[in-house]
Amino acid sequence: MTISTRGAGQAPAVLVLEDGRSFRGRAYGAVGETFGEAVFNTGMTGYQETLTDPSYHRQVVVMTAPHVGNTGYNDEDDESAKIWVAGYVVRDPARVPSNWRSRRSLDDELAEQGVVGISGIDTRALTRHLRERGAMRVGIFSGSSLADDAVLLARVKEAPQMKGADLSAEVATKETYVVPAVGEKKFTVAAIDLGIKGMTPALMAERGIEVHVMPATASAEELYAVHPDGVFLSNGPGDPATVDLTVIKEVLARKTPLFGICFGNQILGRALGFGTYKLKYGHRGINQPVQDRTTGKVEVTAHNHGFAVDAPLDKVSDTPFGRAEVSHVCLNDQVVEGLQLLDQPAFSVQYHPEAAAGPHDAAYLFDRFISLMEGQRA
Ligand SMILES: NC(=O)CC[C@H](N)C(=O)O
Repeated sequence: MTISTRGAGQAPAVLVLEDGRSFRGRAYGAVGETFGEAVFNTGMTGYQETLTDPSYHRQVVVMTAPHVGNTGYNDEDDESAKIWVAGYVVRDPARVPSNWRSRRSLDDELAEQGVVGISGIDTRALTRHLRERGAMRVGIFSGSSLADDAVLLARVKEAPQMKGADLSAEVATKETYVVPAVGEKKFTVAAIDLGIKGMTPALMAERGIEVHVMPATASAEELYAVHPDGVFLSNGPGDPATVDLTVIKEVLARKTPLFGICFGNQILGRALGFGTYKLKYGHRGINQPVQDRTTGKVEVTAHNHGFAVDAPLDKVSDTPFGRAEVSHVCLNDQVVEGLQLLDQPAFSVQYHPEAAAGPHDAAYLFDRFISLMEGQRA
């Protein structure tokens, strides 16, 4: 049997954090250099969905699960057309992928797509460091990019910061495309693509929604040209403080049913007049406990966010679009995980009801969106 060691093989690699700490390991995926914001993800499964989530654009993802690549890489689970992570950090890569759907190894796929990674480092120590010091810039270097640590550190410090980064247009579709409803078409939704994942329109389509996925720069005229029953704001990379709120405010002013996920929650929050801020190290994983305060129920949810909305938990807020409240909260740290308007049909969550491979506790939120659209018609 051939054991795949393609791409990286055993070439030495080094990961250098902007505070000067470095970790030595072996190249994984493509050989070369890469820069980004170092963040850690605690999911034990779903790495293919993580890698292809456009919200990870410009982030170097550290996996806390010690063994990555076990199920290889298949042709079905991508959330978008390519791998978006800027770099990938694993402790112990699978030597032999094993799954009936696997078509190639994760290592080969990373190499094929030119994604530079590193393996064989103590990802627990790295995660503890990021947890104590916070997310920060990082570089991974292998092959001819290797140099003295001081030289590499200077290059890491030249890389752009995540705070202030305006990235949606870099990942979003350039042209509108339509995801048809499965079965009878009941609703039309205009989805603003800020970095949308494929599972989101798929789950709407399954519920009889025809989804028009539009560029991040779509105007209100373009949105309303399809006569939407509702508007959707997607997830996406970057700092929500950089987003132009004109279109969202217009949608709110027209009282069109509105649903936002993650980045969509942050920009709905900003349109309502709340601030957003950068969390110390963010939430990235698939077992985050969130309470739906409208029902009291706790759900286990998938997260990928580094920013959060700054809204009061203990009172209803007056906004230019009526009263708003925090509908969901993370039980680990009380971070705002959802918003809802009380005087018009608009709500959003900071986490991922579309999560693939799961968990699926939050899928009810798509039905809540449908109820709002039904309510508006009645
Ligand atoms: N998944 C997302 O939409 C992420 C939103 C934003 N870029 C953040 O890091 O908080």
